[in-house]
Amino acid sequence: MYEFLLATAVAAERDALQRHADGLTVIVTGAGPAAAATGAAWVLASEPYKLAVSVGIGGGFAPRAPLGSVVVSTRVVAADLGADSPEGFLPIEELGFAPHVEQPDEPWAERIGTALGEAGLHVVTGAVLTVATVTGTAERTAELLARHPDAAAEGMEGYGVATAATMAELPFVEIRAISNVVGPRDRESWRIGEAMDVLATVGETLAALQAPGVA
Ligand SMILES: O=C(O)c1cccc(C(=O)CC[C@H]2O[C@@H](n3cnc4c(=O)[nH]cnc43)[C@H](O)[C@@H]2O)c1
Repeated sequence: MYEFLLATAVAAERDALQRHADGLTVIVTGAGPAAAATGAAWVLASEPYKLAVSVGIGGGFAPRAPLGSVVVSTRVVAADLGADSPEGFLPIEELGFAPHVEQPDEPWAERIGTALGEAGLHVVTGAVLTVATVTGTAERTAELLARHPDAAAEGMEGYGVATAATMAELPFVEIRAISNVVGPRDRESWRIGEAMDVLATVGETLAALQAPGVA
């Protein structure tokens, strides 16, 4: 039995997670929910794991999740899956054809959040929104927060990995190291290096947690 399967979008995230950690299985899927779902499903179909983790850098909703914090998901949402209309966005759930996707596993999320806090990270819990387009305006940020007041972070892969984990009947958690504030696009303000350092601590912590007999 393998332990955790970690799915990242890019190689730099994988390298950060493995910086101080031996024995962590990390796949690089490419960015976006489709690549993440396909990559995770491919691996989960042939190898047994006990937990699937979507992990990487992400945008934080202010003031809940500041730069340098790490968000552990309580909920994953496909925030732009639905239909546009003159009355505004209609979520897939309201349209009545949402796929069944299991939510993050509460006991695992709690255990991981506690361990990350003990490792010295600023841990925030809340919903993590999965989007196909990175938010880049104040209007879009306000719209997302109005629909999801519990939103703490935004990424592009979580819902995809959750879909694959659901099909494999595996528990799932999403973790986002906050590299930028969700809002008007300002590339200069992104703190990717710092978020990668946070991911290094996340990798160390997950490696310790997955050790046989620990959890
Ligand atoms: O625009 C750029 O110059 C740029 C440079 C580096 C990375 C990006 C990304 O858009 C990375 C997307 C990648 O990282 C996650 N991510 C990070 N922040 C956010 C966000 O605010 N909203 C959504 N996704 C974010 C995402 O999961 C992707 O894998 C751009």
